[in-house]
Amino acid sequence: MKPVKVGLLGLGTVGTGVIRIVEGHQEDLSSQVGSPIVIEKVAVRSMDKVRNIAIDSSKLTDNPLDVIRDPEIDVIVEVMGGIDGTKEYILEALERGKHIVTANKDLMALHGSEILAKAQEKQCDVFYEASVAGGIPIIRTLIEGFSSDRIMKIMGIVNGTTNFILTKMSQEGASYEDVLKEAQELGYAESDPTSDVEGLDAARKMAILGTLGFRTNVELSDVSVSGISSVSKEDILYAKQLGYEMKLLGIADRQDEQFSISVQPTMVKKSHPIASVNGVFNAVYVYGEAVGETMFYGAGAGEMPTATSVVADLVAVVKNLKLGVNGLKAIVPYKVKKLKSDEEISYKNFLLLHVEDKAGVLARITQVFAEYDVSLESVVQSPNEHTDAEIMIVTHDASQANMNKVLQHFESLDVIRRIKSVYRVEG
Ligand SMILES: NC(=O)C1=CN([C@@H]2O[C@H](COP(=O)(O)OP(=O)(O)OC[C@H]3O[C@@H](n4cnc5c(N)ncnc54)[C@H](OP(=O)(O)O)[C@@H]3O)[C@@H](O)[C@H]2O)C=CC1
Ligand SMILES: N[C@@H](CC=O)C(=O)O
Ligand code: NA
Repeated sequence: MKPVKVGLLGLGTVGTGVIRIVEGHQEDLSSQVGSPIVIEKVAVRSMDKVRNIAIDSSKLTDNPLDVIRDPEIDVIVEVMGGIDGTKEYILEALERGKHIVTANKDLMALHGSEILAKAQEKQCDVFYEASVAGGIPIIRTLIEGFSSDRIMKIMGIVNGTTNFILTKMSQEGASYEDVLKEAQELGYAESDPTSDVEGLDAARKMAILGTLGFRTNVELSDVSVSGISSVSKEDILYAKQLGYEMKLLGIADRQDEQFSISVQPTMVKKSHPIASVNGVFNAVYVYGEAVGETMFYGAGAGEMPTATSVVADLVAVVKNLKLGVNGLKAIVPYKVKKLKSDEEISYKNFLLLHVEDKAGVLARITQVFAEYDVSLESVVQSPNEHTDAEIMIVTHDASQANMNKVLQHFESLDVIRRIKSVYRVEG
């Protein structure tokens, strides 16, 4: 049996896991695909780096082109990250008829349509299961498992780093900075962790899920994004008091043919299954018109869970190679994109206000909500040690346009000292 030769771009957290699985599970893998799978060449940035995996140094190169241009190599596994240079490597590899497996959500969210079009032209596979929610097979689920349904809502904790941070802040009272450092040491965070904590990584993943779920070309600029860097321990505590958990949630919502898509810290009712997803775990809740509610759970980051998805994609490519059907499975979005306006986007909100502690304040505040047609679910006032009082308000579903008007009005309302926090509420 002629071995299938694989070129690996990157030998960091994920690349190391890929080698461990390909070597450790070789017997099982080759029995599934009918031939051995061999990692033939590996591109790294630094040849001298001490690695925590034994690798034959003759396989290493610091030039990705040595891997891509090797005529013996059938499949390129890209786990080095990056956008611009990496895109060129992948396009060249496809041009040369090589199949691609990638974990790179940055690239797929920004240039996925170009890459998939090139793959189709060249009859090559491009699989990217590890790019969203690490070890959870969610991309395969949306493409295959739900091919028969109309997806109406996708709600996900799709960033392990931020879920790890929020969980430790909530359960252990740990500091944001300390937990971020720990997430970096554990290999969960991106090389620039700003993309994790500011929500960009999750936004990229939601753009990919939205494209697959709604069959339209969701671009990164369609996703409204805010991250967790301004979430305080106090906010988390207040959320808990009211029966919510704070989560960085991606929400893609469709009504008829219009959709909205966002990533933001969200207070999730404790009774919702996604509220109990903790640590580096991710979960993706999918609501299909026919199937109803479903939810998928697993590790969203880290060496072995992520590598599991990468190697599963590799197996899929090799099976297709054997069947001679590569390049037939790309999902081409075909629907015209229609984004909801601020008037059409509607959800519950939580507000924490610092206000003057005197008679009539509450009435003036509720009057503003009434003026913009925002009705309230609950209002809780607690005096604190200063002259101010704190008011926690949860609204019923309100349009984003009306909520913006309320907040704008509050900026100039003399009894409000400070709008301390505003969060979306789910469940
Ligand atoms: N870590 C995770 O949990 C997850 C990561 N991903 C994605 O997987 C990809 C890899 O992530 P991760 O393994 O964490 O990243 P790491 O930073 O740990 O590893 C990157 C690897 O790529 C090599 N590399 C980087 N740039 C180049 C270059 N220009 N030429 C040659 N080699 C290069 C590095 O070399 P050297 O070792 O010499 O520095 C390193 O081996 C990213 O796209 C990431 O977003 C997806 C899901 C989960
Ligand atoms: N940095 C990412 C890694 C996986 O995509 C995360 O924390 O989820
Ligand atoms: Na996945």
